[in-house]
Amino acid sequence: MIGKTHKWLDKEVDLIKEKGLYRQLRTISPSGSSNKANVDGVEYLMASSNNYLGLAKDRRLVDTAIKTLKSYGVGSTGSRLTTGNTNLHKKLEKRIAAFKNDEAAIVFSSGYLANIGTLSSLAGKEDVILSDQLNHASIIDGCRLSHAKSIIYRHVDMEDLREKLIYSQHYKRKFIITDGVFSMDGNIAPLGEIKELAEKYGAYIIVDDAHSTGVLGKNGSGTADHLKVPVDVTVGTFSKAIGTQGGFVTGSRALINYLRNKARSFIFQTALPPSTIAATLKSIDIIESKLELQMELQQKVHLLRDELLEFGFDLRGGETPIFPIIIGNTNKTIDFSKRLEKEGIFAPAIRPPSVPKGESRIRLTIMATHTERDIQQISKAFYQVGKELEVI
Ligand SMILES: Cc1ncc(COP(=O)(O)O)c(C=O)c1O
Repeated sequence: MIGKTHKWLDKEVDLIKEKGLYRQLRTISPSGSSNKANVDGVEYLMASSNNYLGLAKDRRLVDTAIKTLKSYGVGSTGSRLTTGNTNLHKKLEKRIAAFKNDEAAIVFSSGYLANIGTLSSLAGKEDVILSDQLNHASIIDGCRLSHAKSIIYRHVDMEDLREKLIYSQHYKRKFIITDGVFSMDGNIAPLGEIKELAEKYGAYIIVDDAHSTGVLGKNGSGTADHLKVPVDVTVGTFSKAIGTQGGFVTGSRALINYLRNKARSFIFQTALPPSTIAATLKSIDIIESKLELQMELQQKVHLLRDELLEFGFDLRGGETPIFPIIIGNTNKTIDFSKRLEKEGIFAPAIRPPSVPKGESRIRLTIMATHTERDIQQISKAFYQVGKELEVI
């Protein structure tokens, strides 16, 4: 059996431990409020969730999911192309296309699968993918699976992207891919400049809207709408502001038809359960009809940003609910997170490879449902721990 006689497994894990990168699971149990997290039996104020609009525990989504479970059952029983495609899946695809102002959409079982399915089927051996240095791991893996030449450009550095596009003119097709909002830094991609370069050098633009869907743009429709820059392909997930689960791609009808026939992570994956799909539809209804949710989120973002700046934190981004508190040293970041827990705040340490070496951090995020008191508790705790550990 692997493990008993093969000491290399333990040795590899020891190496990970030596670097301070050992990962362990924490267990979340139900808690009283959507702003709280019961972690390993202790209740904390949540300060690191992707549930930006607080919809993951919304009663209306839960009731919709329960009702759908009762009529459709628990599982979807098969791939979308065999027995798993319900009327709800079709409805969601229409809905998400309209939400994103695109012709058509395809729903995957996760954002990770949407990225690897899109990149691996769109780009091939004769093509090049130019990818921002801080793009999400699912984009990196999608580039690898595609067999295209992957070229990393420096984070949001348009001069570097220009140079790399000039050197890439001999490739058959060129794709530029970027997170819309960078998951660990919270800044927004410069889509306007990317679009100018893409037009000049003949490249397609793919945007991963995981952290902008529901957050930026009119009705939360995402980065392209926020910056008024149309793109060729949008990839996203329902697992952040939408509050449910699953991934999607939107674009032209031809693109979606192509992905339905080529994307292996679509073809060979069991479809999402209908209850999740129904809850997702409900969530989009709420987001589109209740603009206050987005406005509340923006208000909380500004409040937290002002407090953190006043306390002397050096902030990147600032327009989105993601606040990276860069500490650098990995062990110090772990200490920071543990100290926050003593103050009643849950915000785990983010370490390489999720972020570049030397840039370990606390990824502080805010939710529309956080109260002003919650925000004060969070910022005070960060100030106290920041002073103690000499981060500010
Ligand atoms: C930028 C980005 N893209 C894709 C994903 C993957 O989405 P999912 O969690 O639905 O697989 C994530 C989530 O972690 C993300 O942050």
